Amino acid sequence: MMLSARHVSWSAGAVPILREVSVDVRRGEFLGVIGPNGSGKTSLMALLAGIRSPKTGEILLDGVPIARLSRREVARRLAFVEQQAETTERITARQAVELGRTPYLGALSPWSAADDAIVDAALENVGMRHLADRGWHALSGGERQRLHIARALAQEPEILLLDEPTNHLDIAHQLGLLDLVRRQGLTVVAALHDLNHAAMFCDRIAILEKGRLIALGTPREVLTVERIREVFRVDVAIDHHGAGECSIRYHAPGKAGAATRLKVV
Ligand SMILES: Nc1ncnc2c1ncn2[C@@H]1O[C@H](COP(=O)(O)OP(=O)(O)OP(=O)(O)O)[C@@H](O)[C@H]1O
Repeated sequence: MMLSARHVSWSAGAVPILREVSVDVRRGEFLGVIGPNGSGKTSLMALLAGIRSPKTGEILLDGVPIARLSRREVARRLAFVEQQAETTERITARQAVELGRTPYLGALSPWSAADDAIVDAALENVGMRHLADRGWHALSGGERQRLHIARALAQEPEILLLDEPTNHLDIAHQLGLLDLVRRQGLTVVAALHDLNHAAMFCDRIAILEKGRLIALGTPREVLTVERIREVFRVDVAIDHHGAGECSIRYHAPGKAGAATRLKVV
């Protein structure tokens, strides 16, 4: 086991947000975390990344409590792309990716040609090499998102934590990015909103509801018509294909047979 949450709980003030969540992330798997808005996905990702401490329970990285490791040690093994990751400084696209090399640099290990090659490869990987010299302020939301992923790849982590990585991306780039991430052969934990993306790309899916882990298993095991209706309040039909794959068709709210309409507040 390389990354584990053991009975972690987290509260914002007196309000419990995550309750007794336990999950072992397996080496090399693509684990999706899904759940409705506010169910605790981002909070769990922040705990797994070690940037937030659980109130009770612990996060273990290869059996060692993550709180005992230095930021540098963690950053060499684990890269986190946050949902609202932002870079405000006046830097170029390439310089944003170069930041991924920070955990490896020091007085005795200055920037080298090897670092340049890693940054080039990361830019190439996300299809952004042609915009390497463009200023950050002149990039679209989708281009910035791809650079955040490139920065994380330049970090050469074993584990990639992604909070809604397909935000801002058009459909081709959404699929391309998830495919790219999967092809890296890393251990990936990704908070996802699109249930079909979760079904297509994840080895296993964890479902959060109101801060609790209510299901953990293969897409086929956890994505059932009943559970999607209970948790996400939509009616769906699920088509099963070969090799355990499935895809989800949504019924529009308000049509016959649809679940309760979403309350808009
Ligand atoms: N620092 C905070 N202070 C107060 N409440 C917080 C804080 N962080 C998160 N919350 C609350 O905790 C709940 C879970 O938030 P979280 O961002 O983890 O959910 P999520 O599943 O990622 O949601 P979304 O799908 O909308 O991104 C929400 O109700 C949110 O308002």
